Amino acid sequence: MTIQKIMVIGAGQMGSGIAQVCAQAGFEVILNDREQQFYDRGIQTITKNLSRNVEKGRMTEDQKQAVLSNITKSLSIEDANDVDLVIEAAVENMEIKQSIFKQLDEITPKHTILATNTSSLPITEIAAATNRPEQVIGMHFMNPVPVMKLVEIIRGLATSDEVYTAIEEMTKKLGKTPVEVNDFPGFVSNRILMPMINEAIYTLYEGVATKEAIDDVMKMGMNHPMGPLQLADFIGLDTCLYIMEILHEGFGDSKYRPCPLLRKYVKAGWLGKKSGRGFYSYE
Ligand SMILES: CC(=O)CC(=O)SCCNC(=O)CCNC(=O)[C@H](O)C(C)(C)COP(=O)(O)OP(=O)(O)OC[C@H]1O[C@@H](n2cnc3c(N)ncnc32)[C@H](O)[C@@H]1OP(=O)(O)O
Ligand SMILES: NC(=O)C1=CN([C@@H]2O[C@H](COP(=O)(O)OP(=O)(O)OC[C@H]3O[C@@H](n4cnc5c(N)ncnc54)[C@H](O)[C@@H]3O)[C@@H](O)[C@H]2O)C=CC1
Repeated sequence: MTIQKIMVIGAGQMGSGIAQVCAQAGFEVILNDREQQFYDRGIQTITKNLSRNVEKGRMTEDQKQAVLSNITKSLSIEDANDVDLVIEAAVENMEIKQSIFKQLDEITPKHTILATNTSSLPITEIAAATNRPEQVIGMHFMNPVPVMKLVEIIRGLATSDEVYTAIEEMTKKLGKTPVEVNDFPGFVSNRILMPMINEAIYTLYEGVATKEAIDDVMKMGMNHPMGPLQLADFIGLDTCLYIMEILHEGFGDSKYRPCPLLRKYVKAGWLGKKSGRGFYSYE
């Protein structure tokens, strides 16, 4: 199974990072989003990251241009008609992901592997929207993608060994470390991380401490690089809420209930760093 040409769907925080690391590893990348403005924002982030590498002497200007030339714009999913791999990084919503995978199943060649960067949704259910569940797999990158080494690789119920091996090898080519996990809500990463973030939000909601104090305790007391509220802003509060809802629904256990304060912030459009305001302000 040779992977050379890749489509990344969604040019947001994760999709732009995934496109960048794939292009840096020499793959041909088609970066797809719904509208020009979202594509522009993604390519701006990539250009900024690469420019920082040039400034720090880790890359020449020519190398930066070569990486950028590996990325092509797409505003239509039909452009996936000759790719070997699709990595979907659109919003964390089952209906949207299933609709994308159904279309991809019709558009892409038979050999194409369909991967999703979902942070918590069942791979098996996304795969059920296609006629090739053995070629559907979870490829869960961590944020910020250019920095973080881990990729959680999640097999759906039907994912073939051949597809698993191809994605494991591809992950290593990106300079990342694959870790295999099974298909349960939140996998390993968000099963553990998100309840901690949700509990930090409850701690704020109940007035146990200020947001700064909560973050300081976890940073200085537990050596976390970011406090949980700062990390929630960094991930995106909408994504945090979607993940808590998936854990709550998937396990049917009240211990995963999303904090009402998290719901309130998302309803207000306070989505964290990406919208300029969350627990902290970024203007
Ligand atoms: C929700 C999910 O499904 C799964 C997830 O992803 S959960 C989130 C997982 N991620 C985390 O937990 C991140 C926690 N935070 C951290 O590890 C660190 O704070 C951090 C790496 C983000 C920043 O590190 P820092 O030491 O505080 O800041 P800083 O010195 O500015 O950055 C360190 C390096 O990262 C780079 N960097 C920081 N943010 C970046 C970004 N958004 N994109 C690209 N590179 C970035 C910087 O350029 C810098 O690189 P160099 O030193 O090589 O120049
Ligand atoms: N934010 C994080 O820390 C992490 C997020 N993830 C997952 O990655 C996915 C994307 O998350 P983010 O990048 O943070 O979100 P984001 O909100 O930054 O970006 C999502 C992008 O997808 C685009 N999009 C939406 N529907 C689309 C469609 N039908 N076709 C093409 N593009 C579409 C949007 O326009 C937007 O640019 C989600 O599934 C999320 O759970 C995984 C790991 C970490």
